[in-house]
Amino acid sequence: MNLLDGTLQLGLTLDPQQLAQLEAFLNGVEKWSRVYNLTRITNRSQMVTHHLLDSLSLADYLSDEPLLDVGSGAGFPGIPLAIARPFQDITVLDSAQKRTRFAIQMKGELQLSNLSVVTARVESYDADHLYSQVTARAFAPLQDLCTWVQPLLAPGAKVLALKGQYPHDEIEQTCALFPDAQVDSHELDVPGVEAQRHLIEVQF
Ligand SMILES: C[S@@+](CC[C@H](N)C(=O)[O-])C[C@H]1O[C@@H](n2cnc3c(N)ncnc32)[C@H](O)[C@@H]1O
Repeated sequence: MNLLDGTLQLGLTLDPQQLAQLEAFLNGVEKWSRVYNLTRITNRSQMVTHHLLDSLSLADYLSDEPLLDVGSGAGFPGIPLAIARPFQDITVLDSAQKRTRFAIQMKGELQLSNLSVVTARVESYDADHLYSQVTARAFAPLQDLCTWVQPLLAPGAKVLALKGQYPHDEIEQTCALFPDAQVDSHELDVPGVEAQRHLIEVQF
């Protein structure tokens, strides 16, 4: 799957500079992974589908408000979203310094003035403002994610968690912990990805 076709299939219109930034970001992931083991996926076309397009598949569900991406690792989904949505302030947070060092490098190389990078454990992150949306992919169980980010959320904020199969038990536990929250699930169709993908949206 080529990146341009994939983004068009997702309904995104990216300009040549954004497409070049996404490719340059993958080049960075490949280069740093030789030393720092940033990702298990090393095949370039799988990196396009399973990392870039998978990250961008949640663009439709976002508002333009500042966004916090928790446990972003090599920057997924936060950095592709920062490239595709230059009008939005995006903060990527991870507890591992080798990963945030990579994100800082990408911010500089790709001139992403809308991207901020934080090295912290989310449960002890002392943010200077509240967020109205938080994303996470391949992070903690939904109920733990919601518990840890709750102090960082503005009233009415949304937590958006990218998952594989429908996480029935995690949703049940989240609803039990947060009975006033509204939990919705969206099946995602990611170009070039056969496996099931779900976006779980928890509105506080
Ligand atoms: C499996 S990786 C997923 C990375 C990325 N979101 C992705 O989808 O490729 C989980 C990441 O969460 C980070 N992490 C684990 N516990 C954390 C915590 N309590 N606070 C912040 N980051 C954490 C790890 O350092 C790791 O980079």
